[in-house]
Amino acid sequence: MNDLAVRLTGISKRFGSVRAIDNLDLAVERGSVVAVLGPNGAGKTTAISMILGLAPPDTGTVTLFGGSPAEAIRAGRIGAMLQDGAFVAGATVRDLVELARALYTQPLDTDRILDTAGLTGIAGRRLDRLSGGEAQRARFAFALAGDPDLLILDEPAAAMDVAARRAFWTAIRGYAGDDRTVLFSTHQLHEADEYADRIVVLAAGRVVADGTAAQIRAQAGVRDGVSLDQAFLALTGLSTATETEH
Ligand SMILES: Nc1ncnc2c1ncn2[C@@H]1O[C@H](COP(=O)(O)OP(=O)(O)OP(=O)(O)O)[C@@H](O)[C@H]1O
Repeated sequence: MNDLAVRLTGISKRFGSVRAIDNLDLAVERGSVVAVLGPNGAGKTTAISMILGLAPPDTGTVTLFGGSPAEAIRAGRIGAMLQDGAFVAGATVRDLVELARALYTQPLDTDRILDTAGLTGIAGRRLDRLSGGEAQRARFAFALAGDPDLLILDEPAAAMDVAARRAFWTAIRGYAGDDRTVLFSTHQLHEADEYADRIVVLAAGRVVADGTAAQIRAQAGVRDGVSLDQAFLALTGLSTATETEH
């Protein structure tokens, strides 16, 4: 049995003169919740696109559960929630969930999907009338529909209010474990601290720190109890610029 949900080996990606991903290695164990942090332009979305097989790396390999991304997706093992993505005009939340379920051989029940994503009360609402946070929950529902082994979420809670965020992360923690794996990107360090088993910090397309929040603090040379922000700024080389701004 392959114990890794995701393995990136020496992947690189350039866009013209921009080196978005620079010889990146990353292994994500099955059953874990992993947060990817990094400043704007660090390469988080590019890495997620390559994990999903949406963009091939220039060099290196991506494997999901020991096979290619395409194989894992065809087998219905992957659910993804990207930052944007248009909805079908006129369709309702429930239509979206039914559409997503139809793509999989063993989908979750519609009511369970709606409940987990916090959409039960607005199942009949048109997708083009949803608020930003509600639309994110609808994308979450789409990602959940196939009961995937691996959920990949690009800044999933960015537009959610406090209550929706809390419910969302509780749902994620409930979903993970049981051999289900979650990989998410975020700018919210406290979310990574609170909800991930492991934090990977990217800067300029490379891993600059990797571990639990305590290990990240240690790697950055900041004391326990000092905010993870300080560790993040030190690791990503942003602390000098930020300090001079204040
Ligand atoms: N299609 C593209 N064409 C040109 N440059 C791109 C393209 N996609 C990404 N880039 C560049 O690659 C780098 C990494 O971008 P990416 O979107 O992966 O970063 P990110 O860590 O997700 O950033 P953010 O936190 O701002 O969402 C950036 O410099 C970006 O401008």
